[in-house]
Amino acid sequence: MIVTIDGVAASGKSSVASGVARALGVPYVSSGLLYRTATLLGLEAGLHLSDAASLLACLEKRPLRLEALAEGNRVWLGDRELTGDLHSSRVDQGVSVVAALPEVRAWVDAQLRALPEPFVAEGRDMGTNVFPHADAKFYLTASPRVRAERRAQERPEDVPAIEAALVERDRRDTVQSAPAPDARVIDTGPLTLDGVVGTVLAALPTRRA
Ligand SMILES: Nc1ncnc2c1ncn2[C@@H]1O[C@H](COP(=O)(O)OP(=O)(O)OP(=O)(O)O)[C@@H](O)[C@H]1O
Ligand SMILES: Nc1ccn([C@H]2C[C@H](O)[C@@H](COP(=O)(O)O)O2)c(=O)n1
Repeated sequence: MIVTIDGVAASGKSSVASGVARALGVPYVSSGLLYRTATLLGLEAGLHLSDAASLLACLEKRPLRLEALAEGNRVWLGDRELTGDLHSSRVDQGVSVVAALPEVRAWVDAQLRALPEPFVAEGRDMGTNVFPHADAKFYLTASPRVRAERRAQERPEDVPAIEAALVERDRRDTVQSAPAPDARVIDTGPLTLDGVVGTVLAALPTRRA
């Protein structure tokens, strides 16, 4: 069984995917972390982030491993854990450029499609492009202000600055971020996190994993 959870930036995709995965007793996988990994490695190697051939060569020769657990995803480069470095502002700023490269998208998609079922997959194009035959698809939204207010609980930045950055990320992600025609769209604005997880679980075709 594959459940896809897509949505706009900071709409709750990873939190909801983790909650749903824990309830089902299956892993969840964050596709965004793979784009972030490609960005971090490109930056560390001093590459131009739009140089797809060099980025891909760099990714393919490195011992990368995505540890997809229900509680959270971790990324390893050999014995070095990259997870903590994947949400830095330099990765935030560069990741949209990397995610726009078709070669990198194909690399990420291949990693995801190699995963054994069952799992919950979250990102932007899980239901449209990567797993069009998923058993259930969801797309999360919330206004930029609501999302910024949630993020402000985690970061020492003010709400207007976070909101402006989110609007810019939404703009850059527009091409790959759209609900699948058969996705259920959930406005998470008026809901708690548990409320969104419950809405997803209640909408699953069956509760098997
Ligand atoms: N329904 C909700 N009610 C309240 N807070 C929420 C809700 N959903 C998510 N949050 C909070 O909003 C923040 C962003 O959630 P999360 O990181 O899961 O979003 P995301 O879509 O995965 O983000 P990104 O696009 O940056 O990867 C977190 O602090 C999370 O706890
Ligand atoms: N399936 C995906 C997942 C992510 N992206 C892009 C969008 C963001 O710019 C970046 C990081 O994602 P996040 O960790 O914030 O969810 O990767 C994408 O294009 N497709």
